[in-house]
This record gives sequence, C-alpha cells and structure tokens, in this order.
Amino acid sequence: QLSPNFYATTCPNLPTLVQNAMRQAVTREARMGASILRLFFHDCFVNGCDASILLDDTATFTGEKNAGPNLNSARGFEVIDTIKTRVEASCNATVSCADILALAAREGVVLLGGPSWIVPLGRRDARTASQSAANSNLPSPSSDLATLISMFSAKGLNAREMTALSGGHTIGQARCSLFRTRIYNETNIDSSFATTRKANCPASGGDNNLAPLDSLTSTRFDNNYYKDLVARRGLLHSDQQLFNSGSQDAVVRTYSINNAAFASDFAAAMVKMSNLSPLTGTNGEIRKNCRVVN
Ligand code: HEM
Repeated sequence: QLSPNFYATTCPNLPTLVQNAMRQAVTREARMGASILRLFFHDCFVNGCDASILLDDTATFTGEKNAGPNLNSARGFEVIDTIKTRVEASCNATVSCADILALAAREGVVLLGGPSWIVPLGRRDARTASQSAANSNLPSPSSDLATLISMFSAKGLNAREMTALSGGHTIGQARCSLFRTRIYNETNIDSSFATTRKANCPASGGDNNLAPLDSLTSTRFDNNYYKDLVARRGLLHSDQQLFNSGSQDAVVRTYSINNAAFASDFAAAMVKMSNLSPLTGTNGEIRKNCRVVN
C-alpha cells in the first residue's frame, strides 16, 4: 500500500530535490520532460513500477533497455542518475529508484505546463528485469485500436484511460522509421500533413530523423494532440487509431475541445498507472545505483 507521505520524515526534501533537478534538465532540453514520462510508462507496464527499466545489461544480466520498444529509443537515464546521486547525498539508502522515476515523471509534465497529481510513494526496486515482458507488454506504433484497448486492459486501465494516457504524446518526438508507413501508405491522413512529414522522413533512409508527436506544441503539455487526431494529423498509426470511426472518437473529440477534462483524466490515469503492482514492505530493495542491483 503506497502513501504520498511515505518519506515525510525520512527524506522530507525529496520532492524539492526531484523538482530542482528536473527543472534544470527540462530547461536544458524541453524534450527531457517527455523522455522521462515515457520511461515511467515503460517501467510500469513491464511487471509494475519497479525501476526495472533502469537496470543496465551486463555480461551476465539481460534487462529491458535492449528490448524492441526501448532500444535506441528510451532516454533520460542520466537525469535519473543525477537525481539519485543528489537524493543519496541527502537521504542515504532510503528512496527507491522507482519512486524517483514516479516523481520525476510528474515534474516533467508540470514543467511543460501539464496537470499535477499526488504521487503515491513507497515502491521498492526490483532485483530483476524482463526483456521478454518488455517486448510483449508494451504497445507498438503499428497496433490497432483493439490491441491498444486489450494491452491497457491487461494492466487494469480501461479504454478511456488508455485514450487519456495516450495524450502523453502531446509532448516529445518519434523516429521516422516508426511513422514512415503511416505517412506514405495510409489514407486516413491529412495530405498536407503527410507532405510536410515526408520532407524529413524519406521513403528510404533517415530512419532516425525526428518529428514531433504533437504537430504544433510538442514542448507544451496541452490538448493539441487530440486536435491533431480530429484533423487526421496523428503521427503514429496507433495515435490515429484513437480517432478512426471507432469507440474512442467521442472521447478524443471531448479532449480536443476541453483541455480541463483531458488534464484531469490524464492525472487520474497516471495515479492509477503508478500503482501497478509495486514492490513494498521487504520485497525488492532500495538500490544504491539505479543501473545495478545492490
Ligand atoms: C497507447 C500506446 C502507445 C504507443 C503505441 C506508443 C508508442 C510510442 C512510440 C513509437 C514513440 C516514439 C519512439 C521513438 O521514436 O523511438 C513514443 C514516444 C513517446 N511516448 Fe508513447 N506510446 C504509447 C503510449 C504512451 C503513454 C501511455 C505515454 C505516457 C503517459 C507515452 C509517452 C510518450 C512520450 C512522452 C514519447 C516521446 C518521448 C521522447 O521524446 O523522448 N506513450 N511512443
């Protein structure tokens, strides 16, 4: 059972330490708020929010960093290292990497203008990780709506919560290789948007070229992502699946005209996601270094 006050006496300045470090990181590079939010999502969906994504591979340990959805894609690990170093200096061997990531994800969203929420704390860090679970539990940009709904439902999140959490794509970037099929081969796409994206994502080559997931305000946590979907300007196939004459069209429309509804649903769904099977009590450990088990 997690509690927002878990470190109130053992590490009272924890929220401030995380906030200051995230402010520095996001000031240096706004995208970092997005990258840390995604790290948290990819942590929670793979055997719970247990910092398993932070473990480095070694000769004898295979973790999640090289799983398909993370390889050459997940980023922001150095920021978590920086926060962990400062937290250890202030409250030695007390705060888990999983909790640091949960707090950092919220700060990233808040710093980019998004909603805040109360982060339940008390997670402990895994001693294991699962590359195969990372490959099978994380949705792919080629997923269709039914797959997205069922993958979130497997984590106890309903279709509306899936649609709200997908609003995480109001910030950040994606690589050409992951949206090429969408802009070249799909018909449910605004043609001028496709033309614009093709300029920096050729039919072959340029696989790592980046484009914003939100066409107008990719460093602003707002509801423009949903306006894009209504205009058939979703960047990923999976994004446009949320508005393609299916069950989520009405929710997308609502969020596209009501930023407050999106902000409050997103915050509530983040709290729910952040409660996914945490290690508590004497399970797991408080890692000294987020990249290695003690
Ligand atoms: C619904 C299913 C989802 C799919 C299929 C999906 C897929 C993707 C893909 C393919 C990328 C680009 C990766 C790359 O170019 O290397 C991405 C980026 C991103 N995703 Fe998702 N995602 C989903 C849900 C979410 C959720 C629930 C969140 C957070 C609440 C999230 C947050 C982000 C962020 C912030 C980025 C940009 C990261 C950066 O710029 O570093 N995504 N996602």
